[in-house]
Amino acid sequence: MVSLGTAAKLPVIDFSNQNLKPGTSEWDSAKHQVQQALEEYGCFRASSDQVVELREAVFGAMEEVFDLPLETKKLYVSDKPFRGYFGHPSKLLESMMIDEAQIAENIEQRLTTTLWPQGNTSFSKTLVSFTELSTRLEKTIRRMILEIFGMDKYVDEHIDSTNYLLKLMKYKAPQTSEPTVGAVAHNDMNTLTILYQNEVDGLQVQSKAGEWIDVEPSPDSFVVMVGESLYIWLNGGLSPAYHRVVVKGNKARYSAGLFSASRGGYRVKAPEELVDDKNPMLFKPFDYEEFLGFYLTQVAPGGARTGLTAYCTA
Ligand SMILES: O=C(O)CCC(=O)C(=O)O
Ligand SMILES: [Fe+2]
Repeated sequence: MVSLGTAAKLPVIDFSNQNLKPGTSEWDSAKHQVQQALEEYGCFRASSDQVVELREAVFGAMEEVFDLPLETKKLYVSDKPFRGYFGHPSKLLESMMIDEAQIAENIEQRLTTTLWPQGNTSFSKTLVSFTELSTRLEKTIRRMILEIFGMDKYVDEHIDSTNYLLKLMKYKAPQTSEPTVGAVAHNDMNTLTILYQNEVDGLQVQSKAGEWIDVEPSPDSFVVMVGESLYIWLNGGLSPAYHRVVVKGNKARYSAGLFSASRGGYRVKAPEELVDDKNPMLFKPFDYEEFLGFYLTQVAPGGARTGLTAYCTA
């Protein structure tokens, strides 16, 4: 049986002010809270008034898309690894991964038009608004993290080389009161992950002491997690958030995640300022798309795959 989490609570940091500007005292205060939360958990909750306004539309759109016939959903394919539709009637989790979602036309032309050839404007609009909001939040938090490490001069390059992947997820209700694994424990391998979910709980993050902390669902906040790409770029400066999803009961769990990752063709390498005799470079530079291609070819069913940190270990 899967163990239940502890009652510890993740820090909540307020990001409702859309005019939050670098250099202001409000910025510095939020940045300090981000630093403390990430050092302790690799993860925190970011509250946002704006996401509450989108809530109904986001989960309405997710129900609408996952309620489509399986044959229709399967039309959404991509030639890039891990993008497209994934789902199988025997599995709890089904997902749709949208590449370069920060470009609104990609949502409309690649996803919506494939699933609804006659069009579905409100669906596209909802996903575009959600992506805009979460992308803005991601950029703010990434800038803060780089500032924390004194790496301000890399902010533009870091952000300009980003691919924002939007992932829609549905965990079918397991119809049992036994906690059932919906997503096995893992680190995300991308840069930062920004998650938003409906009222059905299930996300757990592991504390430094190895205890699973329940991340309670909250209508006005995102969950922000450090991924392995950022950990490698910071030469080990922040640890990724190890997490899993455990569901039970008779309601489906919906979550939407914005995953920032570096674009193909861009080599991720710890900056020279973070490497010296005392802090040797921990990981070899990598191209995230090359890694994903390699990751995909490791088809040992049920077996462990070589993750990003192992791939980058000399
Ligand atoms: O559904 C969630 O809340 C988390 C999903 C997740 O961990 C992932 O897609 O990497
Ligand atoms: Fe994850």
